[in-house]
Order: sequence, then structure tokens, then C-alpha cells
Amino acid sequence: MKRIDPKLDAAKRNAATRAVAAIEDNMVLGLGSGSTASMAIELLGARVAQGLRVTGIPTSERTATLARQVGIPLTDFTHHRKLDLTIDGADQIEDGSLTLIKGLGGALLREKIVAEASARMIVIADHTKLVKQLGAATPLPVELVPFGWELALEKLRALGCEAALRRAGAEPFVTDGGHVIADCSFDAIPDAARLQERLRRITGVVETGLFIGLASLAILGHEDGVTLLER
Ligand SMILES: O=C[C@H](O)[C@H](O)[C@H](O)COP(=O)(O)O
Repeated sequence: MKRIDPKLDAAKRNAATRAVAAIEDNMVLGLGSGSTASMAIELLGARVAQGLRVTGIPTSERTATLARQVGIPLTDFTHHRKLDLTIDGADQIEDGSLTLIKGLGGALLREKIVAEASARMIVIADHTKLVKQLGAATPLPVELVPFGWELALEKLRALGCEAALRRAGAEPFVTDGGHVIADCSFDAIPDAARLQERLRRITGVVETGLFIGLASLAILGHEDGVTLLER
């Protein structure tokens, strides 16, 4: 069972509250995934109940369910090619570049599609997610097609990481897109763009959890407020 840390929870909520305050009437939104993004979705639901008119594209089935529960109208790329704003969480945020590691919850592919279609991405997280250099404390999730994942894992290891297939109990964890995930532990990721390029060259890699040049604002939550970091 996941332990709830009240201080971190308050920090996440502060970040989510600040981000939701930036949402304006008639915006088409990208709705992120994970515990921090879920707080933002609940807060947005309350604003919608008060009359705010927005529509959202969810980045996971779980987010779609939550958004429906709190009354946020959903849309899709058939109706909207361009989004005004995406609000999403992150597993690590690099200080300065705002390059992110995402995907510990398994939603990285849809999250990246949505973020890339957005004019602006605000990343929200508790302050512990900010790092000087990516990689050390958090594995990098890499989404793979299930066929031949064993081979892809070997190629990932050849790039200098420890790679493990993510499991849900005894079975491989399966994403909303029907793929599997390799969690790749690097000692550090000094050059995210180069690593991204090398990962994408591996046959079977669908997408990586590196989000480069996508977030323009990070809202870091603390127990008693927020810090804003702009790129
Ligand atoms: O796949 C999951 C997403 O990338 C989440 O946004 C990320 O894992 C952060 O989640 P949380 O806010 O629960 O730490």
C-alpha cells in the first residue's frame, strides 16, 4: 500500500492549486496523470462546477475516469488538434532546463503526445522532484512494444543502464496503449537529448520518459507555498 505523507501531499496540492488558477475560460486542456495531476483535475472540477467552460484531453484511462467523475467535459484530437495548456506532474525536473523524467505511473506516451500538441505545458510537483541532474535517484521509463522486449532490454543495457521490465505482480505491467515498460537506471543523465536519440534508434522502443523542451513553467509545491521556475 502507498504511504501518504501529509507534508508532501500539502506540497502537491499547493502546486496543483497554483496551476489551476492559470486556467481561463474556453481553454482546451491537456489533463495529466499521477497523484499531483489528479489533485489539479479535482480542483478544476470544482471550477467547472462554478461555471468555468473548458474541455480536456486526458493522458490516461485513469485520468479520463477521474475527469468524468468531477464533471470536466472531455474531447479528443478529432475535434482539437491544438491544446492551449497542459498541466501534468513529473518524476524528476532538471533545474534550469526543465527537462523532465515522466512515466513512473506508466502514462508517458499519451502524456508526451498531449504535451507536444499544447501551446504551453505547466509541470506541477512537490519540491523533492527538482534535481541538479536527471537520472540518479529515479529510473527512466522507456515504453516498448511487447514483441521482443527481451532483445530491447539487452540493447538498453548496452547504453550503460540497468534495465528491468516493469511488472504488476507476476505479470508485465501493460500501458494504456498495450505496450510494456523498461525501467532504466542510469547513474546520471548528463546529456538528455543525446540519450533520447540513442534510445529512439532501438527497434521496439515506442517512446521514452524524457520530456525535453516541453515544460515552460514548473510549479514546485512546498508545505507552505510554491516556487515558480521558468525556462
Ligand atoms: O506516468 C506517470 C506520470 O508521468 C506522472 O505524471 C508522474 O509519474 C508523476 O506522478 P506523481 O504526481 O504521482 O508523482
